[in-house]
Amino acid sequence: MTTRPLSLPAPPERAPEFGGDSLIVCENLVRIYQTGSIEVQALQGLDLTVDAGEMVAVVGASGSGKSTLLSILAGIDAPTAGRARVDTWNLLDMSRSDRVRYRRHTVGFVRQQTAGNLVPYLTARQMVDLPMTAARTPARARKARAVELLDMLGVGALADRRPAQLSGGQQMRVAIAVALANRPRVLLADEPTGELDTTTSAEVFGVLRDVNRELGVTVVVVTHDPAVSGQVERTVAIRDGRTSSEVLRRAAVNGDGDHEVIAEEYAVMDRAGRVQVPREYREALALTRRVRLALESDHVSIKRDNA
Ligand SMILES: Nc1ncnc2c1ncn2[C@@H]1O[C@H](COP(=O)(O)OP(=O)(O)OP(=O)(O)O)[C@@H](O)[C@H]1O
Repeated sequence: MTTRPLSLPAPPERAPEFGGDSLIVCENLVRIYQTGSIEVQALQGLDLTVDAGEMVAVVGASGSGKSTLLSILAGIDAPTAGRARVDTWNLLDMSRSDRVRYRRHTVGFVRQQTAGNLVPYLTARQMVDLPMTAARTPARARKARAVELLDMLGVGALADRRPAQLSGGQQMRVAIAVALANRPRVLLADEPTGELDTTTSAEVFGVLRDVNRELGVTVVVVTHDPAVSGQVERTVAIRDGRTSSEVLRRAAVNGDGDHEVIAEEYAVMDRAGRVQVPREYREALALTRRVRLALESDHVSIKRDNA
């Protein structure tokens, strides 16, 4: 039974819109894949908001829906139901030409397979030029932008090389330059460090952070690598096609005057008020199907049902 103390704060007259000012808003997002008679629910009501300028890591077990989420945000795949907005674009209601414009100008996408991002017979400079030519950018501006981006990403001296003449890390840097060519507001990266060794992976991740901080591009990066996810201020964990928890990290100064990073884990509550209680907590207190929920002055408690 829910107990209600008398001194409850009055609820606001109108609840604020979910994800109001955020750049990316996914609400109750569903993606069902149908293969013959088999139906796979890759996303099962996922909620996510990302503010402009944020860098967010998305983590989760294999098959949890991370790539599906990124493909939807990239405009490559379309959701089955729910709400997904990026900037001013409603991803559930886009014409073909909207989708082309969205993919060309609003989001940049970097795939997991480094080689899959690049054209084997083009040089780095030509590849960065390609999306700008599609966007009808004048030649002089294209040239300047390609030089600027390749320099910023540390591959300026390799501008005339083809992918086969570049290492995995260099290929990934070029792929990021290509993704940023048309100045998108959002950069999406699906396991960008998955095929790289630890040192190269840390360097590429450093590049993504620079892109976020120096260019102000909002970055969403899917990763399996805890060393990578541990370096961003916010990590979102997906389980079974839903956002299950978030870790927020902030810098603080401890009692000895040393700087340290404090990481705090939060459960994610959906609009209907559903929260997933972690298995360790359930097992520790033998919480089973029915629990006692009580509203206290500043928190809600969940207790074992002793009835
Ligand atoms: N095109 C598709 N057709 C059918 N099922 C699909 C398709 N794409 C993904 N799935 C299924 O949807 C679920 C989520 O897949 P997804 O690739 O999004 O997971 P993931 O978290 O990115 O996994 P991984 O870390 O292994 O890349 C899986 O069960 C997968 O088999």
